[in-house]
Amino acid sequence: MKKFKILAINPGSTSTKISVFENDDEIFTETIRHSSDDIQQFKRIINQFEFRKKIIEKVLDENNLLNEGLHAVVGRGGLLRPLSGGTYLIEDAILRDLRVGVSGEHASNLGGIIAYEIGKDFHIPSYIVDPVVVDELEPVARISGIPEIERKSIFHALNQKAVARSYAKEIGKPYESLNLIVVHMGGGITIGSHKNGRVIDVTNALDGEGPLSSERSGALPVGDIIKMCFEKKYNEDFLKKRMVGKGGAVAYLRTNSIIEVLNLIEKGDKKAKLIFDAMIYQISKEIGAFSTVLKGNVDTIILTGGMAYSEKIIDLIKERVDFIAPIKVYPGEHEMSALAQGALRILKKEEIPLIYNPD
Ligand SMILES: Nc1ncnc2c1ncn2[C@@H]1O[C@H](COP(=O)(O)OP(=O)(O)O)[C@@H](O)[C@H]1O
Ligand SMILES: CCCC(=O)OP(=O)(O)O
Repeated sequence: MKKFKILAINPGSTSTKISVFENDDEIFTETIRHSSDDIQQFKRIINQFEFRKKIIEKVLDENNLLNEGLHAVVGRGGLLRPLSGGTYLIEDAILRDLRVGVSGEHASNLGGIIAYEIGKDFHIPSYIVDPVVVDELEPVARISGIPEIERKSIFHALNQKAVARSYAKEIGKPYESLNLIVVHMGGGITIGSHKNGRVIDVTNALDGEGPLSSERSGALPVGDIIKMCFEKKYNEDFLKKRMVGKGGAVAYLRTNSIIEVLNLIEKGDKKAKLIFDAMIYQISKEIGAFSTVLKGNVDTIILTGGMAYSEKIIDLIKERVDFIAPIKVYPGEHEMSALAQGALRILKKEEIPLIYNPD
């Protein structure tokens, strides 16, 4: 059987993950964590292009990973216009929309752009898989409360779908037969209701919904935000950063590392404990809300993302929500293999790549 070598690139808000796969086998993986200071020196996401690309190239170079020839590069896709899940060939329309941030700014915008540039250097195709704007919301979930604003689907689509499918495979049932709540706890935290294989409602990771996280505010009281908008001491940039990048633990405790927050708590820091407790409380409260989306028929609650490595975090969430459904934990993410699998299906000609055509 022909062996395909695939480079997968995953820029997140607090990390850059790099993996190389040979067909289904992961032959290399590395996670580089970025401090809030490293990230906040850049005004726009696109300005991080050189910074992240150089890191990736250095890691590949140091590990002699470019010598034997890659067949494809695949990146975590970013804030395009809402679309269906699948593997997309990176072409001009994707690059244009990622560069301008047509649906907003997030590190995953760089996934497609860097994958394309590396692909171009090596004359191989580049793809994105299940970008953060995969949209399967039911009409009722789109209603915000005022006609000027429609709720949007912006979440950890790649990992939420990947862990849900892995779980379904593990228990020998089709994903399409299950009702799941998936909680991804990374730099951002998103909670989604998966009903028979579709994410019918989900907290928006970037527009002030859901729980506070290591670097995001989560949901805020709108009236107070309106007041802040009209106070001279704040500007648009400051307020946007308070919501994404400099909110949550960064705002209260000056760190985007939940590991560091847990260390502070160990040392007796009362403020760190309060903010951490509030994060657990808000995550659990949101799981409760999302159980009503499934009318209480929840087969399993899946906890995943970097924070799911912590037994303490898992135990505290369990204590509040295990009356709803059994809990399954997938620490970290399945994003790297999901990216590689998406590209592999194309290389093996099992699928043809989707073309992004928003116009
Ligand atoms: N062992 C751990 N215990 C608690 N938190 C962790 C652990 N490992 C990573 N984290 C936290 O998980 C978050 C990053 O998760 P990750 O899914 O890698 O994020 P992203 O891809 O959004 O950058 C950070 O806040 C990090 O501190
Ligand atoms: C943009 C939605 C996904 C998200 O927030 O990802 P990170 O947690 O990796 O920043």
